[in-house]
Amino acid sequence: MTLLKIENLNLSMRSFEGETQILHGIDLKIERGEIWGMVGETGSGKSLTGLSISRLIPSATGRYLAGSIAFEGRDMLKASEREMRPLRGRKIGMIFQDPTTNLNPVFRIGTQLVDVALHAGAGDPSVLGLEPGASRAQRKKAALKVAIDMLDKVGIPDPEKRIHDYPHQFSGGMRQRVLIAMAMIGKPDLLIADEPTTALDVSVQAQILKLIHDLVEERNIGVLLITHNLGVVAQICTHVAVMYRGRILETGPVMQVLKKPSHVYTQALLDSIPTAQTKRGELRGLGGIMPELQS
Ligand SMILES: Nc1ncnc2c1ncn2[C@@H]1O[C@H](COP(=O)(O)OP(=O)(O)OP(=O)(O)O)[C@@H](O)[C@H]1O
Repeated sequence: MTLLKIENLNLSMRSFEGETQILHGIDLKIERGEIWGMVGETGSGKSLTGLSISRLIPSATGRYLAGSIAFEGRDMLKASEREMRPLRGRKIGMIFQDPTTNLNPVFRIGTQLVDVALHAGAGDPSVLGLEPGASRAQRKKAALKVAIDMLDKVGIPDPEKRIHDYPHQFSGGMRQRVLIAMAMIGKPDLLIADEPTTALDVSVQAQILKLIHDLVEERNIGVLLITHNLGVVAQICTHVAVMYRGRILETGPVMQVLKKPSHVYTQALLDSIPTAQTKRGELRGLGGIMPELQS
């Protein structure tokens, strides 16, 4: 069964200026083992597409006008909040750009990871490696082990000690690893990563991307990677979707789209990447201005 199938998704957002349609007829299909890159300029609707998948847009601000988002065959737009809760953060893991805003500064890393593991284990005891009916003490012990193992997996050295540290005691790259650990603890089938490496320097970025790639290989999950960076897409994605003004212009296997883009906008995005051969003053912009969505 297809892991994620978005069909004809139309979303409007409300602001002081009124209601504006932001997403127009989004179609996207992600299978297990695929890493989809979603690229496009600022404001093209990438993040709102990602947030829609876990229905994280509050109904007071966003309204789904039409379409469906089927996760393992189940339409998430029709699911109740109660049905959504176990999916969000468990079946669907999420990583966002800035690790500082997603970790609570006043709690130790271990406490935060154990909480997530216990929460995931409450719905599915196998996450903790336990049978249903395990005692509270057994669950706590198992959650701690899962937290340490996961930190080890994402490359945090000395995890038994580091779980006692607070977020500010970690570097930016290490905090992002902690967030990946947090997203992976519930053994999600789909990982949505919104600019997960933008705030990091290039070598740390490469390590984080390799980590995501290895997790896909190992667990056969699907990934939606939202990014501005076509270099990142070329590095780890199997497929790419190009967004512009709330629409998907072009989708396909990554090499096909990057080598032979069928849309002039994709070509312009590719042309705007500096290369080692780019001379000073030669960098090309996309031309024109990003049109206002509120029209
Ligand atoms: N809460 C909101 N209320 C009204 N409009 C919003 C809201 N959030 C986002 N928008 C609008 O929706 C459009 C798409 O936003 P979105 O964040 O999905 O873009 P993006 O492609 O992810 O951009 P970026 O790359 O900068 O993160 C933008 O024009 C934005 O102004």
